[in-house]
Amino acid sequence: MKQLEFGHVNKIYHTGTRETYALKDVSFSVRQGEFTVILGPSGAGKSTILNILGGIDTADGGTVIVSGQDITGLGERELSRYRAEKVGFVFQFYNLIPTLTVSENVALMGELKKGSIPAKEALDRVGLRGHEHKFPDQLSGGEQQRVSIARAIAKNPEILLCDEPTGALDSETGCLVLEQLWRLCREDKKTTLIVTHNAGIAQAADKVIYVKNGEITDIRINPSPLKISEVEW
Ligand SMILES: Nc1ncnc2c1ncn2[C@@H]1O[C@H](COP(=O)(O)OP(=O)(O)OP(=O)(O)O)[C@@H](O)[C@H]1O
Repeated sequence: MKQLEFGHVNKIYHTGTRETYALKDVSFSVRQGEFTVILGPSGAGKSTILNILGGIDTADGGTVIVSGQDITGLGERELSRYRAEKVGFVFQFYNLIPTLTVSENVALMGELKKGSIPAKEALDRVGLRGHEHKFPDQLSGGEQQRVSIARAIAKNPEILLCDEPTGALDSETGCLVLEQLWRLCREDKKTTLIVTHNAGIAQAADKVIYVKNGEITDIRINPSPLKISEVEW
């Protein structure tokens, strides 16, 4: 089943008198449970794709269909509900609230939605049992990113959107974080899209979307994605 469909999407940013065509006629689809990686140089339009899919930004043309719902015409309130109910986000800079404990940071997200996963269980999933009562600054960068993954999965979202989740981590820790996301996708059949500069992960992806200058240059379906343990980083 197709879970995400981007159909002929355009996005233009206006800065003063300048227009930037961030996306030009971008079309692709993602099936339920697929692990998709978006690759491309800086400024290619990768984050713009994720932001539109996540309802943080809106398209200027085309259609964006998520689980059968066209989100292009939604108003602010409906978009807010869409984000709260369907989308889990993981960003480069973990965006944890420094004055809340690890457990509180995760639990906060669960409050947005019925059917959420308890913070303790979400933290267990990312191997952070025993860290519940610490504050974010008492954790390493990799651990903080795992808290932000736990926070995203606590909502039990339909789709998981990850924008440079390893961008602030050393390569070894970054690989561990990617492995965690890959496992979540495989075990929970959660549709996952990752923007990353770590091209190695493409070997474990079901689909790789290459973007350049706001356009898709290639979409490769991987008939036999590797297990993470088999990837050469
Ligand atoms: N809010 C904005 N206002 C104006 N221009 C923007 C805005 N957001 C993005 N852009 C422009 O749109 C283009 C695509 O940006 P985007 O952030 O999607 O690229 P990216 O592929 O994610 O890049 P990077 O890998 O550096 O994060 C760029 O030219 C960028 O400068």
